[in-house]
Amino acid sequence: MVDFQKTRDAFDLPEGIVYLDGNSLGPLPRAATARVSALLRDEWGQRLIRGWNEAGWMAQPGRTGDRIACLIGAAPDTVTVGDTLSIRLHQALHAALQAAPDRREVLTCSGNFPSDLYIAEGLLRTLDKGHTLRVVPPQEVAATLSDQTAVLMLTEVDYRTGRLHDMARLTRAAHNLGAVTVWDLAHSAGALPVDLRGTNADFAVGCTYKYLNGGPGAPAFLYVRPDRAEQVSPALPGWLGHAAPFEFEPSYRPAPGISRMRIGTPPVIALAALETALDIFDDVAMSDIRARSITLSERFIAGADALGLQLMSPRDPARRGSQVSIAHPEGYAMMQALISRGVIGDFRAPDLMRFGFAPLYNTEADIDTALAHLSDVVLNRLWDNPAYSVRQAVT
Ligand SMILES: Cc1ncc(COP(=O)(O)O)c(C=O)c1O
Ligand SMILES: Nc1c(O)cccc1C(=O)C[C@H](N)C(=O)O
Repeated sequence: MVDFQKTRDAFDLPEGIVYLDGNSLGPLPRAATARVSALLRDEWGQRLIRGWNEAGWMAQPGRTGDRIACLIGAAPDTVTVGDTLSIRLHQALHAALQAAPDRREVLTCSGNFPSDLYIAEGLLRTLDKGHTLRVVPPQEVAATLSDQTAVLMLTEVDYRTGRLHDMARLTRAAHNLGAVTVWDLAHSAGALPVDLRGTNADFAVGCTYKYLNGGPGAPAFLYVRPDRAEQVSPALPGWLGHAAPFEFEPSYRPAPGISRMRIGTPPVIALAALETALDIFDDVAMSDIRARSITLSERFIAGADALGLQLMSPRDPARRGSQVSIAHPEGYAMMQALISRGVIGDFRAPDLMRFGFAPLYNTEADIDTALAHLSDVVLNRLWDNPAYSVRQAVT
C-alpha cells in the first residue's frame, strides 16, 4: 500500500493552494532546497573544480538517466539527461532518420507540441534531402502509416486534450511497415506507466519539469534502444559524447552506447535538484500512481459534468493521460478566477482549461476544493469580472 500522504509531505506546497498544474511545472520537493544549498556550499564552494571528480558531477547524466529509466520501462545505460527537450527531440529525430535512410516521410499528428513540429521542420529543411513532415489528426495516425514512413514521431499524451496514443500498437504497426519511432514522453514520464522495453520503441525523449518535478528549466532525457545506440552518428557530436573527452582529440569519435548522445557540460545544479525529486518515486510503483490518477481525474470529471461543462479529454480513462481539459469560450477568465482563489490550473488558447493530476501530492480534497470553486465560477459567471478577462499571463 503506497503512502501518498508521505509523498505529498515530500513537497513544499504553498498553504491554501490547490495545485493542478503539475502537467506544466511540478512543485518544489522539500529536499531540493537543502540539497542544492549543500551542493553550492560544500561541492562548488569548497571543492571548486575538483567537484567534477570528487562529487560525481560528471557521472550525473547517466546516473540520473538510470533512475528515469526505471520509471519509463527502460534498461540501465539507455537514458541520458541534460539539455532541453527541444534539443533532445532534434537529436532523436536525426538519429531515427539515419535508421531509415531510404525513406523521406516523417509522420506526426496535429496534437503534437509546437516545438516538436518546429524542430522537425527545421531539421528536415537543414538536411535538404527532400524529407516531408506529414501532420494528420491523432485518430488518423495508424491508417496513415505506410511503407513510405521513415519515422513516426509522436507525443504520447496530447498536451492540450490529454489524449493518449497507444504506444504499443503504433510502435508495432510502424515496425511492421519498416518505420522507426520517436516518442515524446513529456506528459507521460512520472504520470503513467511507460514500457519502452516492452513496446520496443526506438527512441524516446521527455522533460523532467512536469510530473517528474525537477524544477523550472530542469534538463530533458533521451532514450535510445540499445541496439540502435551503437549505430547512431550524433547530430550534435559534442565533446562529452566523445569516446575520450579528456584526450581533446581534434576529431570526433563516438563514445559507446547512449553516452555518445551527451553533448556538453551537464547542468550540475539542476541535476541535483532533479535527483531529490526522483527520490520521491523510490517507494511508489507507476501502476499505483496511474490507478490514483484515474481515481482523481474521474472524480473531477464527474464534478465538471454536473456543472454542464464540455469535456475535451477522452472520457475513457484508459485513453487519457493524467490531465483533464475543459473547453469554454470564457476559459481564460474562468481560469484566472480559479487562480485568484488558489486553484492553479492553466489555459491554452483558444478556449481550453487544463487541470493536471499528480498523485504524488494531489488528493481527493484538492479535487473537491477545485470543484467547489469551479462551481462558484460557473454559477456566478465570474468571467464577467474584467479583472479576470484581460489577457496578461503567458504560461
Ligand atoms: C510535448 C512537449 N514537447 C516539447 C516541449 C518543449 O520542451 P522544452 O521547452 O524543454 O524544450 C514541451 C513543453 O514545453 C512539451 O510539452
Ligand atoms: N516549458 C515551459 C516553460 O518553459 C514555460 C511555460 C510553460 C512551459 C511548458 O512546459 C508548456 C507545456 N509544454 C505545455 O504543455 O503547454
